[in-house]
Amino acid sequence: MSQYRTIYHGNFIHTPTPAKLEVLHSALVCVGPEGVIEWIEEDVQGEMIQDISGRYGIDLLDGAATAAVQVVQIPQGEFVCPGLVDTHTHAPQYPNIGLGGALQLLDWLEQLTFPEERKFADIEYARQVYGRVVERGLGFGTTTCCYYATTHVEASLALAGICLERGQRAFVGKCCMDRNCPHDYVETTEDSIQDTEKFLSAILSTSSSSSKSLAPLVQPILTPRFAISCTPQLLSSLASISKTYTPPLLIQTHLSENLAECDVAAELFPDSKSYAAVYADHGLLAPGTILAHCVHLSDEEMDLIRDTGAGIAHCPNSNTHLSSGCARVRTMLDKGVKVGLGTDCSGGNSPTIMTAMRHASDVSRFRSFVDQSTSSLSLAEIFYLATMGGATLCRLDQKIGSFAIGKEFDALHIRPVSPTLWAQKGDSEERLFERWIWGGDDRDVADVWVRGRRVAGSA
Ligand SMILES: O=c1[nH]c(=O)c2nc[nH]c2[nH]1
Ligand SMILES: [Zn+2]
Repeated sequence: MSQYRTIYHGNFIHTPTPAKLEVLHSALVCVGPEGVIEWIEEDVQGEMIQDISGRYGIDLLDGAATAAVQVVQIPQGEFVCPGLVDTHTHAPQYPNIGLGGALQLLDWLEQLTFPEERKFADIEYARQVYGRVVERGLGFGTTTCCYYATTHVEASLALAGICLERGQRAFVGKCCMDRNCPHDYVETTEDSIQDTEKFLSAILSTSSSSSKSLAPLVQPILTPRFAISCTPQLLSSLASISKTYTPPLLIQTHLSENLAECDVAAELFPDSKSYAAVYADHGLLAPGTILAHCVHLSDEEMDLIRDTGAGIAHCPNSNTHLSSGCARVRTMLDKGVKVGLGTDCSGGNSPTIMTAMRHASDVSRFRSFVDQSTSSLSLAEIFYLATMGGATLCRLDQKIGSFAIGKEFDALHIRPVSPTLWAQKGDSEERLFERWIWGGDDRDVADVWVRGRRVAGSA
């Protein structure tokens, strides 16, 4: 933890609500030693920095740094935005990125995914893969990530350890699956529960925060793979485990991704009214439950999800790559369902939320071409999903996702340098932002801060 306060001066762009992109022009943002935003002032010209800081009891020498304060200038033509939140990905599947586009979900799991995940019994292999996953994720600007790991406790803990060491805010889940999986990659119900308890006690004892006032940067998330691969007993037991904690532990699973999957779920749970109801009936839907995909939901299922406070990780790359379908995100938002974005590697073929934003936009446009009563998502809505929307799914909306006093400073410094980003002198901040979202890449991510600490960046 830095002993410094840092004062950032420049243009900040965020979406505290989906309605509008908000620019804080020439803002002064003061971040305290624990990485929490202490104050924000807008429209501050260079010569005013010293005066305004003085009003907050900070003495600067000629507007520059002192021993206890550093001043970071973000030049015109560059900007700072909130870090990106990936609400759903599978760290052990990254070695398969790009493969499997000719398959659909259930065959893809059997032929490609389970064989790769099984390899994570080898802890050295796990460390090697997970180190690369976390390093690249931070480089792309993913400051918070919800990870599925595998069934293996040691490898899942290694992933959590790497996130903590590299400084990525993360939720890490040991995957639970006790049926309909290959004989050499499946757990008994008892082992799945016991290993989950082992994983929880280990991660909770090692990931405590360095400060009493801050939550741990890396936290566990309960991870029943999906209804098909979990017995009713396992689903209910994981729901009970969640509720033994205050607040209850986060939960992640998959829901209604592929039509063949929906049919099998209906056969396995004939007493539940719908696929979403399977999870509700087993006590798994609550604020902090992240449901990946939700491509084939009925209106009633969306209402159920909204009413329980659970949220949806929209994974457009994956839904296209595995030919699953086009999720009805506009309807979800109109109904007041919480929605964030997920890369869902390696169902998704790109590990960055930049691509997820572009595909979310494309999918919403395709839906609106086919159904003219549906409007596509705006740029502000797309960026909201990638930041505040994701934060809300993880119950972190009071901590990250936008710039406000009391929030933690998870942010990206965007300096346009990539060859496809044709920034022009005189571009407004909004225009520059738009260029970056559609035309930029990680080369433009000059600095990545999580809780005020610089953890990556191309600069
Ligand atoms: O996109 C997906 N990836 C997975 O690994 C998985 N497992 C069950 N359902 C799944 N969907
Ligand atoms: Zn997934």
